[in-house]
Amino acid sequence: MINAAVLGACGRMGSLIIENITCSANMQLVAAFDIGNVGKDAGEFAHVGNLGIQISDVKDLETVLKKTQADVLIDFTAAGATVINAPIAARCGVNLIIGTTGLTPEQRAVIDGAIRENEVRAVISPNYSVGVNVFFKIVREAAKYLADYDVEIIEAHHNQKKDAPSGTALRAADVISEALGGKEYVYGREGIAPRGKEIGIHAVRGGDITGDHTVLFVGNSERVEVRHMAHSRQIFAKGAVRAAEWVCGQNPGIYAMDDVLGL
Ligand SMILES: NC(=O)C1=CN([C@@H]2O[C@H](COP(=O)(O)OP(=O)(O)OC[C@H]3O[C@@H](n4cnc5c(N)ncnc54)[C@H](OP(=O)(O)O)[C@@H]3O)[C@@H](O)[C@H]2O)C=CC1
Ligand SMILES: O=C(O)C1=N[C@H](C(=O)O)C[C@H](O)C1
Repeated sequence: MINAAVLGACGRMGSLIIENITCSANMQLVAAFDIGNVGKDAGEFAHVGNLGIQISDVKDLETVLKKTQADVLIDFTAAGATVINAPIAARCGVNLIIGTTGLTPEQRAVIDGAIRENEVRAVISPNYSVGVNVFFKIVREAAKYLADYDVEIIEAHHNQKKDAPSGTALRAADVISEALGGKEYVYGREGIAPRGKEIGIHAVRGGDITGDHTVLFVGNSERVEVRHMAHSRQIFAKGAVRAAEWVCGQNPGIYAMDDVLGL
């Protein structure tokens, strides 16, 4: 049985991940952390009744991870939190599933360094859905065939999302850039802004949009659009739990979701 801990347990994703852990035959919840709601039962936020696991203060992360013998910590919080907490978990020998987006390259380097130094296992992905990881593959192929077409990426999310553009949009841009041997990115446009060879990236925020991503390859007289639309956050939560079960059986290292899915 895999002992799982969840960071951001009261959030939109953390609570759904806890719900999914309760449905897993191979995994049990041993700890739940957040910055608020300390002492409340984690099941309250996941709407699964009383689990007997109280929300712990994130300040007690090290102590509680050790005490509960957690095998894996699933973290969907915020970049400023993940850059502090992932290294603490790695130093405790706890494997990591990181879903937090908005990490700067410097924050990512700190996290990667701690994972490697402590020889734990981690999956780090801006999107744990099966569909989006297939979308990345299609986008990579399309970019190779449409190398001289203009590329624009449009993402849309709910009005509570803090980071922009989304981690998924940035990963799509990186996938295209890798396929084409390097591209500059332009974020939105205003004023006098003639188009060059860049990838344009645009963020829409409103209401309860779960997460839409569209890549446009635009030529003269035609365009190709590759689109993924999430209907529910369950796709991310199920993917994160699947990644957590998978990673515990791997060699130490940093993996992506396409490794988990064998894509
Ligand atoms: N990789 C993927 O597939 C997906 C990634 N995400 C990403 O996951 C992250 C969380 O998204 P979402 O669940 O919607 O956000 P929420 O704001 O709903 O949840 C985040 C939770 O983390 C808590 N939190 C904030 N700071 C800390 C901290 N320092 N220590 C502990 N807990 C903290 C928040 O508390 P409080 O509310 O008090 O701030 C909240 O309970 C985002 O970066 C988002 O982009 C989202 C969906 C899918
Ligand atoms: O914050 C969200 O909600 C989401 N964030 C991820 C991202 O930034 O790519 C993934 C998903 O689209 C939902």
